[in-house]
Amino acid sequence: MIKEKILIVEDEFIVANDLRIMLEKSGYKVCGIAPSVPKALELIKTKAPNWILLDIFLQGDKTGIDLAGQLTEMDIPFIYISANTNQGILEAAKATLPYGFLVKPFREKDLMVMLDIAQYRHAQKQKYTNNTEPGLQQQLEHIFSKNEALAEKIKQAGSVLNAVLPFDFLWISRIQPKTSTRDLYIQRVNSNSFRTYTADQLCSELLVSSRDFKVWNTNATPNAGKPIFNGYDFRKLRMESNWIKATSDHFKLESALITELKLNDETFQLIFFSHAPEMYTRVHSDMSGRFESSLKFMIEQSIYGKDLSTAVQIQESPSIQPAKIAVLGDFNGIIGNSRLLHTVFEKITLVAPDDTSVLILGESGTGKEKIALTIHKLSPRASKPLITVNCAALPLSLIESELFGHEKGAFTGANEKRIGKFEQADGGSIFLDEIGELPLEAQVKLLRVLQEKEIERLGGNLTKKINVRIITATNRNLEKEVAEGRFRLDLYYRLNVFPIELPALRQRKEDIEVLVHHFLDKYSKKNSRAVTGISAEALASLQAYDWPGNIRELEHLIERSMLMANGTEITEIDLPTPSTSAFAEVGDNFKAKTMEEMERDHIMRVLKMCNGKVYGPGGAAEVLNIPSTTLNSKIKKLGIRYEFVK
Ligand SMILES: Nc1ncnc2c1ncn2[C@@H]1O[C@H](COP(=O)(O)OP(=O)(O)OP(=O)(O)O)[C@@H](O)[C@H]1O
Repeated sequence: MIKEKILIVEDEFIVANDLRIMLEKSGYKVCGIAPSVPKALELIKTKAPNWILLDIFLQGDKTGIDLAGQLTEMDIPFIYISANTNQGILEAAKATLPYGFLVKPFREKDLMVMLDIAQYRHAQKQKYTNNTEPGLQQQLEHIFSKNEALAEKIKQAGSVLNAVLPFDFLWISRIQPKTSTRDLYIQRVNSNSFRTYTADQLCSELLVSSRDFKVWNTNATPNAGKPIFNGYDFRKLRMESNWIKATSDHFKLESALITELKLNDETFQLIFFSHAPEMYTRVHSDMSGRFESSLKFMIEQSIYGKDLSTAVQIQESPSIQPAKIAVLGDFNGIIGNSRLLHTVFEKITLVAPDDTSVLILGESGTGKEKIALTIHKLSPRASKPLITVNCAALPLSLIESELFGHEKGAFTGANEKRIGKFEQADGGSIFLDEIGELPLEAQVKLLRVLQEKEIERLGGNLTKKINVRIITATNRNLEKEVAEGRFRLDLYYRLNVFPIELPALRQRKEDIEVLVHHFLDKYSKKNSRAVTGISAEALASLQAYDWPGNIRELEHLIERSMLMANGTEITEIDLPTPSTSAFAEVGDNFKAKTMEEMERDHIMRVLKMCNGKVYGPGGAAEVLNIPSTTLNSKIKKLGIRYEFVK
């Protein structure tokens, strides 16, 4: 392992010095210790560290979290070291995309493992960046040399650009000089179809008068300061610009990546928007930097380019193809055509061919297992087994022997040698469902498998090398589990190399119709029932329902309704009614509640609906449309406890 140059940003001298000794003992070079953000910036300039160990609370009024944004800009990877595991702080720190988080006090071993993991994750990210670099410039040159209408060429350029820098909406504008601009807007309508807008067309699409638009547009370009706007940052960005607010409301955009570039004497700003709430990461901002010359070329051609023809025949652009996603809404047996699901398909396509560990996050019944199966099927390991283990279904005492196997006589009752699931999966993949339920002792062993790529059977003293790709899933908020000490932070970082967030069904109701037809088809074949359709009313009632049980609930409901149907069509659906107890206060016994009581009840109800999930997609903060930090402080203030909402 290459031992790199590390800068320690820590205000407690003793801690910093201990760190320095530990690092140097292991062969790292410590190039400085900074107690504050300004000092850190000075040392970064003079010493050019490869890595930074970053404390959160420092001397002066700037915190490590403030510095993190600048580190991302400078492309310097960092790991937090902090005594604070308060969930709000963890969340803010996580939003800065660190490569690791070490909780004080820690042992020397923990530090080394964390550095090792961080380097591994960093190398993985680099690999993706390099893998996806595909002669973008050549593709663009080919497109713009065609004898076609400019708008069509822009759409094709949008398509090839989207394959390396995904977006659902792209806004390119000249921000310097600020005289009349010829802005460019490209919308991704579905997987491989793009649409361009002129400013006037966009105004009429958004129902904005062109006078308002002009007023907005002159101060619309946000003073970005940083490239990535996810979650709370995106909500702030929307507030800064009426234009961004109107556009993101209309096109349901939830995150953005901003990049600026100079072309001759002019400065252009490109804003990539996505429907997914946490779409953009450092990989994308790095990518926008590396593709600068292609982006410049695209701007030059599309803003100043000539319209060569009006006779248009859209052609597939050669070699770079965006993820192969069927427009009909079936991606390797995963049914759905919503934008949120398309983002998931893209991520699957990107990660499947590799050995990277994948963490699938989503509520129960959203299809996590199906996603795991698809990743395996699309990987080079497809001909080898995919072994599934539900960590929640195993009794504590059996979990380790189930996963790692045991020798004969390893414990009372172990009458035979047992081959564990990891060994069974050798050469293939293992899917660990409900990973959040894995007991701490088994977590240590799993970490070892990830690091050393070897297992040891219980009661045996021989280790065995194995080659297994690990896919995990959980419906729990793993950061919360980490904050509360139930899940190891180092394991969390190791598993969370490539997270895929699966949206809940209520977030993508446009998928209900295709799913219903899929299940009608499935069960009419299976049960030889001639029920093949659904009435418009019945479908509308399904679309109005909230789906706490997601696709599994929908599937069961369709199967049941088919059995009850009289003719060839489902006309009635027996949807569960909402619990009336929640509304018990309405009626004769009505008692006026204070605003605080109302707020408390409402938050509890939403938290229950979200299975206790506070932040992220499908979390209570999103449903309530407030920042998760605000929700957390309300939860504290109103005395809402986790047990109340379980
Ligand atoms: N997009 C989809 N298209 C078709 N069927 C789906 C889709 N998503 C889920 N299903 C079906 O819904 C059911 C539940 O899916 P799955 O078991 O993958 O969910 P899960 O998220 O793993 O649930 P849990 O967290 O409870 O284990 C399965 O029968 C699966 O085949």
